[in-house]
Amino acid sequence: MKIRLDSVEKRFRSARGDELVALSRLDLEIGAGEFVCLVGPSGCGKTTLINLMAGFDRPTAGTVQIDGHPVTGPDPDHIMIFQDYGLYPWKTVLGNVLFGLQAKGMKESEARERANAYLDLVGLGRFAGSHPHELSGGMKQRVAIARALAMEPSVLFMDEPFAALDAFTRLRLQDEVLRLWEEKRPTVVFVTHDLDEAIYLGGRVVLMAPDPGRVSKVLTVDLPRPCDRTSDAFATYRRELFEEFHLVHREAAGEVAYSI
Ligand SMILES: Nc1ncnc2c1ncn2[C@@H]1O[C@H](COP(=O)(O)OP(=O)(O)OP(=O)(O)O)[C@@H](O)[C@H]1O
Repeated sequence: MKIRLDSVEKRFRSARGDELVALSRLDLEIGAGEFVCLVGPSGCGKTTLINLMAGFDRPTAGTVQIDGHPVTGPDPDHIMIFQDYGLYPWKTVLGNVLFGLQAKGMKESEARERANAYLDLVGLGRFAGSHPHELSGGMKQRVAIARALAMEPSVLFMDEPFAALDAFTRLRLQDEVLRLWEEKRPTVVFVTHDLDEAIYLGGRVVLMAPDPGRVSKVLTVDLPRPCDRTSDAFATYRRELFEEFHLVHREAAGEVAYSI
């Protein structure tokens, strides 16, 4: 078992001193090489949960383990990709991808070879000498993906990585991420607001509910991937997830239903 959360609780204290339960007694197991998507209404604790798994924060109670070891801080083998790309603007595209490899102490020639190979993999080999400001949002996110994958991490955390992108780029990058996942098989935890994206990418979709943040439902998506978004099977999963999502919303809004 790759990632395991047992009775995880996370409390925050607001500026006014009130205590907020962001996550309550949450149990979850994610297998090695799985692709799991986290969805749920705003404020249900998705980012809090992924931050705990990535070691950016510690639970108030309960345990978070990866490969049987408690997570006590960030690990170079467990990499996070953020929505805002996090590229160094003063470095070239190649320089951005090289940075982590050099920091790891990899031999220069080997690092360059690997960085170029990953840039080719995301279709940006020709832009190795460009700077981030010369690229579109989708291209920047592909650099961030190449940079993360070049480290060949065993776990990849992605927090709404495509949220800022247009629909067309988003669909393309979904296919790219799936292809790269099939090739390298890292364990992927992917936060999204987009239920279709979650079904398309995730072998399992974890639906969370707020107040307090918890797992409301885990849906196993048994489709060959990449799957056909227009198929009846996809529509069936979609209906099931949307129905659950409405239930969670209704609960969160005090029994008042509204559409998304
Ligand atoms: N550092 C913090 N201090 C105080 N409260 C926090 C902190 N981080 C998160 N929270 C609170 O914890 C709850 C969960 O936040 P979180 O960002 O994990 O939700 P989310 O599901 O990722 O939301 P969104 O979909 O809007 O990004 C929210 O009520 C938020 O206000």
